Amino acid sequence: MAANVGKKLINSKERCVDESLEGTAASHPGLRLLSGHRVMVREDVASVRAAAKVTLLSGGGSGHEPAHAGYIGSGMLTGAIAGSVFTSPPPADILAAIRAVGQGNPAGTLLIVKNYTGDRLNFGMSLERARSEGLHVDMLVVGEDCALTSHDKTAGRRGLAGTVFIHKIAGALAEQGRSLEDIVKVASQAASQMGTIGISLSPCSVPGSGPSFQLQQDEFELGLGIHGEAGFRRQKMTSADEIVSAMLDHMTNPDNSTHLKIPKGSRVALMVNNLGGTSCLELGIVGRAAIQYLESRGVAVQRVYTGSFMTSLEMAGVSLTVLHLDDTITACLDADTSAPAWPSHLSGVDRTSDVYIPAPQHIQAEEGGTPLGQTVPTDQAQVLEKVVQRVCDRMIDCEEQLNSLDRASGDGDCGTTMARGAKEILAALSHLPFSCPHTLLLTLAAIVEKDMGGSSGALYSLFLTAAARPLQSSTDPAAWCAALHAGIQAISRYGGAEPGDRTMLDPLSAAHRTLSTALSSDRTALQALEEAVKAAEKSAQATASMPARAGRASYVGADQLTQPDPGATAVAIAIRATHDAVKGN
Ligand SMILES: Nc1ncnc2c1ncn2[C@@H]1O[C@H](COP(=O)(O)OP(=O)(O)O)[C@@H](O)[C@H]1O
Ligand SMILES: O=C(CO)COP(=O)(O)O
Ligand SMILES: [Mg+2]
Ligand SMILES: [Mn+2]
Repeated sequence: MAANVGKKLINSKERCVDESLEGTAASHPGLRLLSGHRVMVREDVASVRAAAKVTLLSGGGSGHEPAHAGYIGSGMLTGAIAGSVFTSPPPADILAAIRAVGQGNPAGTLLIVKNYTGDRLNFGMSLERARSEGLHVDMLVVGEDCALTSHDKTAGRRGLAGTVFIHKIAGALAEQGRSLEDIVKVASQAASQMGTIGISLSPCSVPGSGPSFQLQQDEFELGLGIHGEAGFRRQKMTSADEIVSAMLDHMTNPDNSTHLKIPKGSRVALMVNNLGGTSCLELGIVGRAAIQYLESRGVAVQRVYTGSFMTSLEMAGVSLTVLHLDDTITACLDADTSAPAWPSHLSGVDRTSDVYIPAPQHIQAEEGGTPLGQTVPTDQAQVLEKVVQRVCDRMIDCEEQLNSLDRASGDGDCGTTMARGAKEILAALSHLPFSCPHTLLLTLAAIVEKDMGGSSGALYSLFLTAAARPLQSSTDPAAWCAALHAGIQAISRYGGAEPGDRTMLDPLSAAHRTLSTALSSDRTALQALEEAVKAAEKSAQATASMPARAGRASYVGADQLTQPDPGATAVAIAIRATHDAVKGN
């Protein structure tokens, strides 16, 4: 294990992203933060908006620096949204960014999103909101990972360092004044003509947590993503040349369903990306090996970009991206940009100590108030308050347990994301409308949507919003059961998973089935809930031996998935906490 894993120059795990953004804004004259949001924009965003050129946003979890804020500047992004480490940003920040670059701009805004469930859902929800405010917005999802040998039953190809090429290409086209539709067309075509493959020599660690995985001193791992999630193969350490050959052989292997064809005579750009902890000396050696490999196969390597473009915290390792070139794409790569992290030079502009500018407000009339649903008597409202409190307390207690399960199957942030949501709910506890379950669930959805982020934040927000509806006209046990069903349907509709795919849907649907059977027999509500707890716990436990077909666990081989799914475990803990609070334990 690398000696520096877990040891970090931070002040607190909660504020590390904010402080890093403030440092980035303070050191680059062209960048400002929107006050109240983890959103970086061009300092001249108001004039960019008024210029009626397409504006570009990207973003995602932090830990990939200089992505994405480093790509802000003329000829690249107009702004970037930063989530917590390895956690997709919540819709409130994404929407603030869309308003900041899109209000009053008829040319529209393009969201360039890496293909992760959390990012697709959170950016997708924000896009829908922005459209309902009359803004012209489109989204391009980039997934160019060549590691996966089959991606039929997974969350799809991951977006990796090649996404930066798309920022550059779309940015150059926007600068030329091309339409949103044109930019989407050219940039999507370019995205389909590139591939990335990564290797690691050491794990990384999320601030405050242990290493994402263990790798022996004499091993490297092939085909991993940028969140410390496992790759598909481990091999004995060997020379840089042999490792680069293994990477490019896999990238071009026709037996691999995500391979990139690079026939003789191709013209390509190559990106040699440091995953965080690789020395510049090694990057040079890797670049040399990759160029030799490609040229020996009759490929013209016309542009090479070497450096830290899309990192995975302190991970030692590299990714190689190959992008097919034509004259249009080459011109886009060569066009000027002032973005600090693109390898070109910014001419002398004095830096400033102002890092924040005001975020624009929602300019439309406020939405109508939420229609009031049926209310419940005080004793029931008190039970609801106990339930909310107990569930939140348990989520906070279980942060490390859930993170540890997520390190085994995903990126290690599930517990922190759940605890973040729980803390925000507890902070609002005394103002929550417990006497009206319908409004209560909508209010919880709004809290979760503002601060949680990640796949879990988006999925719980969808769940709570949908679950509120059946409680508008009734609050009896059958209505709660219908609410659970409506929530499950919403997660499945937008997240694309079904029960049996090894997700939070498994215990939720087991609980729902048990609850509805028990309620239609002669059981009391508490007895029904007791049975639902057992069914949810059994189902969550059973995910340990299931292959994953959704979320980032779907990238991990079934033989490596030996522990229960973190999201499913969280559901079982929440249902048990609900039961205990109702019972008065
Ligand atoms: N498409 C999906 N549908 C339902 N649940 C999902 C889906 N994708 C992921 N999950 C659940 O989310 C959990 C991971 O949550 P989180 O760590 O917040 O996600 P990520 O870090 O991948 O954004 C998984 O354990 C799984 O239960
Ligand atoms: O860093 C990330 C993608 O930008 C992590 O996204 P998730 O919320 O899907 O884990
Ligand atoms: Mg995450
Ligand atoms: Mn996760």
